[in-house]
Amino acid sequence: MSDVLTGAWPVEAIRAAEHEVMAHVPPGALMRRAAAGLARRCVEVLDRVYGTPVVLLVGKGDNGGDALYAGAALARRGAVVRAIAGVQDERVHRAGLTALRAAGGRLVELEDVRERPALVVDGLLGIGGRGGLRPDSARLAVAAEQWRAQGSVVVAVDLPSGVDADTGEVAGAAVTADVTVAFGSLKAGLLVGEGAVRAGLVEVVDIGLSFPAEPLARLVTADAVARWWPRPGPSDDKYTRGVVGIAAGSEQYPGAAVLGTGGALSGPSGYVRYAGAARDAVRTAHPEVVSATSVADAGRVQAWVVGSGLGTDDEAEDAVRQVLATDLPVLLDADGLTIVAREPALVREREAPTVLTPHDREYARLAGDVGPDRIDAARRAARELGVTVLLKGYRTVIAGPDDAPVYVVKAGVPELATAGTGDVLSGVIGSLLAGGVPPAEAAAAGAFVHGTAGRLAAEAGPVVASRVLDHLPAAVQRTIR
Ligand SMILES: NC(=O)C1=CN([C@@H]2O[C@H](COP(=O)(O)OP(=O)(O)OC[C@H]3O[C@@H](n4cnc5c(N)ncnc54)[C@H](O)[C@@H]3O)[C@@H](O)[C@H]2O)[C@@H](O)CC1
Ligand SMILES: [K+]
Repeated sequence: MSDVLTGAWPVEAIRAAEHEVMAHVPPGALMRRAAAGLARRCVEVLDRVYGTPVVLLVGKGDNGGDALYAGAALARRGAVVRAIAGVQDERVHRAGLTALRAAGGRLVELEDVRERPALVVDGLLGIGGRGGLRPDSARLAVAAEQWRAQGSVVVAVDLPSGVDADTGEVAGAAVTADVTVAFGSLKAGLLVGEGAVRAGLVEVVDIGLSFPAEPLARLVTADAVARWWPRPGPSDDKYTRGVVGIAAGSEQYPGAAVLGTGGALSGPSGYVRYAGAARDAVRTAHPEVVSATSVADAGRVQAWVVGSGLGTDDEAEDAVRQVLATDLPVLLDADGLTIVAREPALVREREAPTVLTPHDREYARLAGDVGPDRIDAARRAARELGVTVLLKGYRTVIAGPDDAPVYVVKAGVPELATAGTGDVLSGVIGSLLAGGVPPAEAAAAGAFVHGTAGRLAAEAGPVVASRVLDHLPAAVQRTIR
């Protein structure tokens, strides 16, 4: 898969890439490429084009120009195309409007639209937008929302108007799209935060931009996960494939231990050890797991998973300290995060990789409010603590302590927000760490197969953590085959 389909570059880099190409192509060529891709996608979402009412929402920038040219293409195929300006004085893209008119389309007022459009094309604001929509545009976003509620399909041009391209922040009114056609590359704001929710299905139209520097974010694909996932060779044994230790769960919370070890059993390591007070429950659920009552007695491992269901008393703190004192990769979750929030030096001073997997409330204890910029939040905490942060959410964001692009995983479903799924996730990531996968890739691969398992579970019925566990082997199989 080409880089521009999975990498999200910041607006600044997109502008630079655009200038670079513009120097070598005739004027307007880029916009024509963009509009052609947009029109193609619009045709796909319509049952038929001829006679179909289409409304274009048009701002005063090039985003509106794209919409007008695509609208002209639809009008030439017989669609009844009406453009509404989101700015006063009809100051919209001139050549685009001329093209629309020549094809039989018209510029009208919102009040003149009598028939509900089958398709609404949102060209109010693209990467030139700042802040929430201004009132004239916001009024049209509301109209689009009402039409959408009645069955119209909304296609956003480059990004849903009102969404911040680099962060996904929505400050005020914004458009909600069914499909977003992004030009040149993805934008981070289409992948994370509120923007990901507003964007619907995202499709990239390659208009020939190329980027000299690394992207801000990379979307994790099954192909990438398959590349990272270790496979056993003929000379491997259960030890060389990596041994993962799970120090989670307690008498009171045996579930965390069962789910964590279960997750680890679907990873690539050859051996899963359990250390803690939930031995009996683990043995009953997973006879292949070897168990001990404490970290000290667990035997050798190549990576630890610690924290969930441990509680935060002295005994729990001891377990966390012992694990963090090793020179092994460690995944820290749940109660482990609470303990580290009290004493960040526990992770900051480690040399070996540490992966933290907070949800928003856990994050707040570690590094303050997540805020609207989730990529920046993950990066900030990763840098401050010198760890890899996997920030859970509708889209999972993974940032390392360096400046490498963050990974975004969109494999999951909202139903995964249920008790115990995080334990499954921590187990599978721990197994990848024990198998020698670097921390950011281990976290990304684990989140991808976990999200896929969640989707399979949701297709089968209500999602609970043990059913996510049941679907994990199939999710791994279909991802890495
Ligand atoms: N980057 C590229 O390579 C290409 C970009 N194209 C299109 O060009 C777009 C960018 O065009 P522009 O730079 O003209 O910018 P936009 O079309 O995004 O709009 C910027 C205009 O909107 C106004 N504005 C800013 N914030 C506003 C707000 N909150 N509410 C209402 N109005 C606001 C500004 O005054 C500015 O004039 C892209 O999103 C894309 O659709 C394509 O035509 C093809 C190539
Ligand atoms: K738009």
